[in-house]
Amino acid sequence: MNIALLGYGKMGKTIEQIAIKRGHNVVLTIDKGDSNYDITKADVAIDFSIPTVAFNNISNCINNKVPVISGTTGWLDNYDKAVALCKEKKGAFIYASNYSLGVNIFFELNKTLAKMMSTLKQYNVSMEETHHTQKLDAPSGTAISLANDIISQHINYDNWKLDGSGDTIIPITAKRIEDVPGTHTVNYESEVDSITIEHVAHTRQGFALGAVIAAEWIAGKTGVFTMNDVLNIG
Ligand SMILES: NC(=O)C1=CN([C@@H]2O[C@H](COP(=O)(O)OP(=O)(O)OC[C@H]3O[C@@H](n4cnc5c(N)ncnc54)[C@H](OP(=O)(O)O)[C@@H]3O)[C@@H](O)[C@H]2O)C=CC1
Ligand SMILES: O=C(O)C1=N[C@H](C(=O)O)C[C@H](O)C1
Repeated sequence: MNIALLGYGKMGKTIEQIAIKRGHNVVLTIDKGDSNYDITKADVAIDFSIPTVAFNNISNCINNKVPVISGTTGWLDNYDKAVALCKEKKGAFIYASNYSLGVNIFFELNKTLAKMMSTLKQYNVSMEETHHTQKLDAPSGTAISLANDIISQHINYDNWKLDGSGDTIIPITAKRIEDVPGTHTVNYESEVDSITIEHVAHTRQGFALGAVIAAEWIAGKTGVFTMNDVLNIG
């Protein structure tokens, strides 16, 4: 496949290595300041850019009938608009807050645990995410997905808040430490014990491989999909 990389930073460069190893061609790499490029020379575009430009990048692909995989976080206020555009133009689009296989299994574990904990009023949930110091958004997209999944399964919680608290609020703490690729923890605390589940990314390779697999999967399809469709889980 001919792949366009929208965002050629830490993730874009990691994705390029994996895409080439899997026999693909990277025909376009776009960074800040690159404009007037021809996206139609790509069979699929992979967007790992920055929150303020992700929606424009995605719209441009959809308007030009190029299937697009987006991993950029922090732009979800415009997610519904991207979905509507994709349906209107009969395009193909996947957004995932986290493309790694391990995190997508962790998402399922988190939902199952939340459902089990829903009847146990003595436990309070809290979350923590830790990432490298260059990260622009907080909390991470993955933390938001985890919190929303808890809310969907647990009767006590109806919202999440960064550094917040409240009876029905899931508090999220975001830490920034140099070179950390991404760690997510969900903790249930009672007076007598704690239950903690955690996913630790050791490198960015897992995110990048998942994004390339999603790009391979979407070829020839139209619609709005998730990683559950790609991995056939959930
Ligand atoms: N879903 C997932 O699995 C994962 C998601 N992410 C998310 O992916 C995004 C990128 O992460 P990462 O690679 O670490 O970040 P980087 O900052 O390393 O890369 C972002 C790149 O986007 C470029 N950029 C700026 N403006 C534009 C533009 N208009 N069009 C295209 N590219 C542009 C930046 O260029 P310049 O430096 O010149 O400004 C930079 O090279 C983040 O939102 C992050 O949260 C990260 C890992 C996994
Ligand atoms: O910015 C990052 O690096 C990461 N961002 C994603 C997020 O916000 O959840 C995924 C991963 O944790 C790495």
